[in-house]
Amino acid sequence: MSAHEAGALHAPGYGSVATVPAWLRPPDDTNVLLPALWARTVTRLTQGGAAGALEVGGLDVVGLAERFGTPAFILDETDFRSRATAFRDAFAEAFAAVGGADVYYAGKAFLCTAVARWVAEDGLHLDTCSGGELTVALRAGVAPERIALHGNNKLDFEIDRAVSNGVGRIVVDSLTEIDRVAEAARRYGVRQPVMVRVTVGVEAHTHEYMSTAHEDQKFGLSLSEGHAAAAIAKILALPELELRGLHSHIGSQIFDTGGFEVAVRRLLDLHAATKVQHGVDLPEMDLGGGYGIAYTSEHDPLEPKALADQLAAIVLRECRGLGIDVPRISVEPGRAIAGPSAFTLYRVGTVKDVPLDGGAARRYVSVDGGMSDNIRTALYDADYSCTLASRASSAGPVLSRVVGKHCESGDVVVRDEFLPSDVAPGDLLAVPATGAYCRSMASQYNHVPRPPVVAVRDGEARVIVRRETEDDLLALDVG
Ligand SMILES: Cc1ncc(COP(=O)(O)O)c(C=O)c1O
Ligand SMILES: N[C@@H](CCCC[NH3+])C(=O)O
Repeated sequence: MSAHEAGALHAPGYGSVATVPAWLRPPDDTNVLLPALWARTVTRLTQGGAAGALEVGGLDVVGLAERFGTPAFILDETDFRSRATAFRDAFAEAFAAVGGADVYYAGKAFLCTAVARWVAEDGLHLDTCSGGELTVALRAGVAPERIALHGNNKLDFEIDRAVSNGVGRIVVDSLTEIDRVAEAARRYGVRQPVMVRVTVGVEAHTHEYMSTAHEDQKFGLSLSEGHAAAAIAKILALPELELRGLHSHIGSQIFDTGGFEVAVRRLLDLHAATKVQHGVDLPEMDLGGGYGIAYTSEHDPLEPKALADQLAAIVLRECRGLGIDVPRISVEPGRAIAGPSAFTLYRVGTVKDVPLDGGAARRYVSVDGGMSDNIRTALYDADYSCTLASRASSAGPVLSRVVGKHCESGDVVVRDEFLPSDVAPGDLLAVPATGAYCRSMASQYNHVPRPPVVAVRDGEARVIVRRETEDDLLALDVG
């Protein structure tokens, strides 16, 4: 059924619907959940007092909203941890013949003390990219040698904090930074392990702002210009630094291993050249993160096992071709662990049908959060999906746009979704796959306090990041 044939889909009183994106199909039943989009314990209840509502971790969302308020990020702990351990195991097995591999959870996706503890308890390493993230990791008790520090402009205090606490690796991003790290290592009397972030010149197929290995951007040391080779020579000449290996991160929300294949080949060429030129066999290599997840039915991500197997096949084949030993591989998934494990629970405030040219209309459903808790739609043109969460509905689907409460017309959470036509103020909506880069990129725009993160598991709910209050906001005002 194409959009203009979909008589039942238009906003009541209007002759047509706004244009429907090609990938979005009007559902036969708006109550059905697409499993790929949701944390694993999410279901729609079929019986009991909350029949029709979503349940997660054994708790219904109507009760969660009453207890913790909205908007709120509801994080399925079991789901998060099972994705983390799936990555850990898949990479350990895929590289078992050559000594295993390490998985660094990229904390920028979402980090708080509880999450850092889960990651450490479950045997993963942790990737941080600021002094603040490093502090969370250390406060959570993550072993410093299992922490990495990234950043294209690490401040002196960040380098100092990393070196003085003995972090396992600092990924250097510029020639200038090498001197700063060496100076800190000298001051603390340690030999600091470092890696070199290499710009491998790969155009990752993703949004421009999420692509990080083409030449014209701020990250890394260029391979083609010889800056990476210069960094290697410089580090090897400094006794305070221990060069562990090369690093590449080509971008984010990537669905196939083609870009990684090119990156691995280029990294390994440099790795092999380092042995020839300096007689140094670098023990490690990091391939970064960037594995895509499903935000809508248009996305079809690889499972960790398939990913790990494909990457291992690439690395082993290339090493064999070069006649070199396989370095210990590490990867840094963030989104693929945290993303699908949480959804945002919003309450509907208003429903408005807005006339468009040609007799069509667009339904705007306003919720009690918006671009301050999910900037990704505005920033990357990201697509999200959503569902009516507090009840089931047999009403027909209407193409709807879910918008926030901010003073900004670009304040869109879900650009296009078919919601039941009877969605009304007071209903709860759930937007899946908001576990990564939503709370971590949240702002207090318009002095809207940032939502809490509530972890649910086996029938119990626990606030792991509390809701910001207006007092929190006012606490920063002086005078
Ligand atoms: C260096 C580095 N590693 C890992 C990641 C995590 O990426 P993702 O969350 O897409 O797996 C990022 C973010 O893109 C990054 O910049
Ligand atoms: N923050 C981005 C991706 C970039 C991550 C860090 N290099 C996102 O939401 O998708």
